[in-house]
Amino acid sequence: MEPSTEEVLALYSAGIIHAAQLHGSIPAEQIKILQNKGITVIHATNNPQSVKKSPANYIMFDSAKPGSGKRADWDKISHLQRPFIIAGGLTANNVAQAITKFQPDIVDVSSGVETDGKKDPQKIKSFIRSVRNAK
Ligand SMILES: O=C(O)c1ccccc1NCC(=O)[C@H](O)[C@H](O)COP(=O)(O)O
Repeated sequence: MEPSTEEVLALYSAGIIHAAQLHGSIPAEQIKILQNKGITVIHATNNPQSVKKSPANYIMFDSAKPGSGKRADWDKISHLQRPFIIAGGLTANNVAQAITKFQPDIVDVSSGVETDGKKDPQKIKSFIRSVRNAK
């Protein structure tokens, strides 16, 4: 469940967060309210229109099922001239390809560095090695 704008603002006012990652169809007005208060907004989406038009500070292009290990549809978008995070089904085996294609500011991984549902130190090391070697 997405938190309300008020809940995000309350966490920010309490000094608990300085950025918020919001998923799905987020109205531009909601994003601007948060930004006007000083919050950095990451808009996670698989919608190419949102990727282009969202006023968020960062766009995170993710799969249709976030956190599922399913790869985002890389054919839906191309390299973007805006702060960009690529997510969705990344692993040590494909992250370099994603970096070459999108030149993202950030890569996001979850299940691709897990074994049996738990973070796997060896997979994390291997993922970081692939990121460092990517061009
Ligand atoms: O991070 C959240 O709060 C969140 C809320 C609702 C849906 C997904 C959420 N996060 C998912 C991620 O940010 C994952 O890291 C991303 O989808 C990549 O997952 P994976 O494909 O397993 O690498």
